[in-house]
Amino acid sequence: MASVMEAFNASTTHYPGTVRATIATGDMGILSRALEHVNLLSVFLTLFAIAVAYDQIQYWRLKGSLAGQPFKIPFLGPFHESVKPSFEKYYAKWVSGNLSCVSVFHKFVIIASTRDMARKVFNSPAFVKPCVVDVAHKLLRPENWVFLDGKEHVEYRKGLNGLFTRQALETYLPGQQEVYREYFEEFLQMTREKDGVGQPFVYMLRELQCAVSCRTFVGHYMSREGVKRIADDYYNITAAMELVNFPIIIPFTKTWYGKKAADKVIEAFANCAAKARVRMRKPGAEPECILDRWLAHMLQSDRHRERVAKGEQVPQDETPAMLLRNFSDFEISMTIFTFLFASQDATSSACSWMLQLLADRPEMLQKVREEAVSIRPDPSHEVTLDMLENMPWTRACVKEVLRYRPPVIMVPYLVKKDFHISESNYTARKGSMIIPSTWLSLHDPEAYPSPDVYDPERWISGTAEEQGKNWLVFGTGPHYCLGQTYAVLNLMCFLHMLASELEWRHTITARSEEIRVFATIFPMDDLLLSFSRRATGAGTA
Ligand code: HEM
Repeated sequence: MASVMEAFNASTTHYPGTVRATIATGDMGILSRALEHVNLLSVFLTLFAIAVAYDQIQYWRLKGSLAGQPFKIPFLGPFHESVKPSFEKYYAKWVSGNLSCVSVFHKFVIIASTRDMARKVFNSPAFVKPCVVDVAHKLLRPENWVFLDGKEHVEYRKGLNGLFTRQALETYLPGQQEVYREYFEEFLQMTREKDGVGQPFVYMLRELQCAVSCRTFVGHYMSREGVKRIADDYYNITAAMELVNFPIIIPFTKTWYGKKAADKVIEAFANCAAKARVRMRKPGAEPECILDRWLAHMLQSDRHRERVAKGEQVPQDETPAMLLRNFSDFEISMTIFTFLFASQDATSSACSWMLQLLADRPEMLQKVREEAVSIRPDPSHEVTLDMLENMPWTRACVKEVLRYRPPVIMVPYLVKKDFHISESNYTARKGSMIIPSTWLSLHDPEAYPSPDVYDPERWISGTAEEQGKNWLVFGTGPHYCLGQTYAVLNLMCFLHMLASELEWRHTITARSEEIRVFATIFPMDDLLLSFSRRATGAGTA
């Protein structure tokens, strides 16, 4: 009491103002005495404790009944797991419940693991849209078409369908074969340099697939050195994607290098688009790559519009199937970049497992060779689409690789409005990330008996072809993979040519069957391979 009076007196002495002011300063006195016992550290600790409690309560609120850790590591969540992702940890999550959850930084993540839950997410465009990971917006640019939604997305995608028709895919094949033949020489050279000892090949296969993609997408508008630079840079782009949900780009980190690499790739593709625009305007220019084909569509659309503007009655059979607007070099480049982005890791993963699985199963590889000889007895002849379409065993081997080791194990989506998932009576809140996983669906013993056995025969005499609902390798719904037919044909073409022209040996290690997650999945030991030219002459299996 005395101290209150002292404070009161002191304040009246110094500030003889109104009674109200006096009382206020009296309060200040109490406060300042109270504050004498408070130091900055305790303020900080109190605020920190409040923030931790808020973070935790928020986690519980969003988690509801979902499987997941009962407590969240404050703020970060299991961020360390995205720095060094482990397949076993992902697998444990998938089997922990139809829906499970995790919270990383500010992001609440729901994992939809079973076939039906995954399909539910893929097929609910009214509630979810693809979001890749936070950093993807920065690398691909937020205005990129892959982030479009609803009608806008459907319209944009329609304009791209023409780049993946049967007729279009046929014209890309010669370029792909050219690249494969060049790289087969490199495989042999690499083996010679190491005296025939198996070398880690996943990096070489990544480079190969980058070169094949670049040839398919931008043809000869990019030099071999340019392709090599992109292949090298691309590693940084994939590495940047690992830091799932890291909110900012810090200089000299993986995301920073990734962003720089992405900018360079976009610039390089824009230069190619400018060159293609000039070439495709020349009379009689035939499309050889995706860029050419897209620009040809645009030019056709332009010509059609001009005719209509002049008042001409254009006959139906001269009207383009779809009228495209004119896209700028930069817009074209961003879209081509999404093709590379979507294909590079997935195709490299599939082709790594394919070489491992078939090298370890010579009787299956032998059947690929027998089929190759029966369809294309002279390996110096060009591979045509017709030929590929008549190789059921080669196709079965490829499809089984994709099932047994699906390259894309998770497809992140963003919840754009509260999404009640009635099957589990759970409501995913707007702003959460929801990730359908493909693994369990593709290893479902009801759809694919003995799912952990690599068995291409299931695609020939078994029922694998009938399991459309489980076949989530390429997703489903409005965002299903645009390049799926191309991807399967490309892998078939590679396997067919490699089996026809080269022998390869796999050095099996204790870690060959283990899975390393690097955006997609790869053999943990990086796939030790050696190559030699086939001793048998042309036309022999
Ligand atoms: C083995 C190789 C491949 C696999 C396993 C794969 C898988 C996938 C998956 C799972 C999705 C997400 C689908 C969804 O959300 O429903 C996707 C989307 C996409 N893929 Fe592929 N993909 C492969 C190769 C390719 C290739 C070669 C291209 C292009 C040439 C490509 C272009 C795309 C595009 C553009 C999308 C986004 C489509 C959209 O949002 O509308 N993919 N892919």
